[in-house]
Amino acid sequence: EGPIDTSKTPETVRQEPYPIHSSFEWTTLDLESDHDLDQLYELLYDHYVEDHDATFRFAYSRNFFNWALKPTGWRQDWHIGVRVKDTGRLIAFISGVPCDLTIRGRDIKSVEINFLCVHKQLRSKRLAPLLIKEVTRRVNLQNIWQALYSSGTVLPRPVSTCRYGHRPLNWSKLYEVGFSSLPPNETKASMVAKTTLGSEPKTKGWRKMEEKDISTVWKLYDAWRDRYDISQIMTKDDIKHWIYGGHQQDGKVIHTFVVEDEETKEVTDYISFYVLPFTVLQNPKHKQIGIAYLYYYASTVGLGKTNKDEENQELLKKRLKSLVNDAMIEAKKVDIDVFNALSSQDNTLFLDDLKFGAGDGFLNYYVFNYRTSHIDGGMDETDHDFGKNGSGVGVVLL
Ligand SMILES: Cc1c(C(=O)c2nccn2C)oc2cccc(OCCCNCc3cccnc3)c12
Repeated sequence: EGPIDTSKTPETVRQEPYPIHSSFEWTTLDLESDHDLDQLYELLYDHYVEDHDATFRFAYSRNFFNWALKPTGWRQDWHIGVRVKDTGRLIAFISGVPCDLTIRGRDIKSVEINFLCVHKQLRSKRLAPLLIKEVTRRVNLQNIWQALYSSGTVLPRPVSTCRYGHRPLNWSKLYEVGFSSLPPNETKASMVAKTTLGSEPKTKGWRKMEEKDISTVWKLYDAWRDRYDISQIMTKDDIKHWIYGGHQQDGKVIHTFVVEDEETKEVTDYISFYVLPFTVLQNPKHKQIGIAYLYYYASTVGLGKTNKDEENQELLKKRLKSLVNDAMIEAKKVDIDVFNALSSQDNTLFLDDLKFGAGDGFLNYYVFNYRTSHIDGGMDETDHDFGKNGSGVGVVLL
């Protein structure tokens, strides 16, 4: 296990951008400017990833880009665009953000590559491979030689593969947009009844995360990640950015809750989700579906015991069911229609019991220029259904 190509240094890296078709030009987006943020928003809103039968398209918000693309240590020259020379129109984008990893005990300086997007009318002009080469070059110039990325499509050698899970919170709307279907021997009323949750969280001591919780949540996060074969190293500043997310309320992207022990006033657990809607393409009644994605969580119940002994797993399973159930109740309050989670982390401990349906999608994880043996993605080897005892994947990609 380890880096594959260790021969290069920043001095041996090409110093100028790769050549590009004469009608296009490289550009660096300034995401501190509303104009550039708007152009990025428009490009991805119309041209980013859709589901396989083009019913839905990701609808990343401006707030989402400010969260996803400006973490601690972000670099403007890693927000790479391609413009049409004559018009200045943005027609392609790719991003890199710092993301140091631990893979089976080895710490690796790395970046996370995301938001690769090419305008629909300019596909198959080899722009995507060129964008990947250019962001690799600019990352290598900073003496970083590994990169983490995910894809729904299969490319050479994923380090892990996880299964999509979906928990309907607004079943009738999901039915109307064609995402949920009516199982045999069920009625709409019975499906709504089956998927309705309580109106208020039940976990004792449950409350929203506040700025004062950052260092406790950081300790929980840092101890918890030892459970996994791959995880992201986070400083307290990273926790403040990725998990606390600031006090903004309208159009809030990251929602995090903590559990405060009533006697000791200690924070013993936290759980978070991020909001990323889908545009519904061609539906007379609904324009968007609200989607929340399970993000990071940790509990002192399972903390530090990386051995996953039977009795501890049972305790943790019970705890996680309570935390995720309450997180979904909070998600429903902010108009989420479906709560998504992968078979990663310790999610398979609760996906079935909390009525997550296994989706027809898989998410493949890749680490560029790093050889590692396969990491358990929480799926059952034979039928690819949700496994039974957690996974080795501790990193959540947006
Ligand atoms: C995408 C996605 C979907 C859906 O497509 C979906 N949900 C409701 C309706 N649909 C069609 O369902 C998931 C469940 C868990 C994690 C997920 O994604 C994990 C994070 C995705 N990262 C970005 C990305 C984009 C495209 C391909 N791969 C990754 C997803």
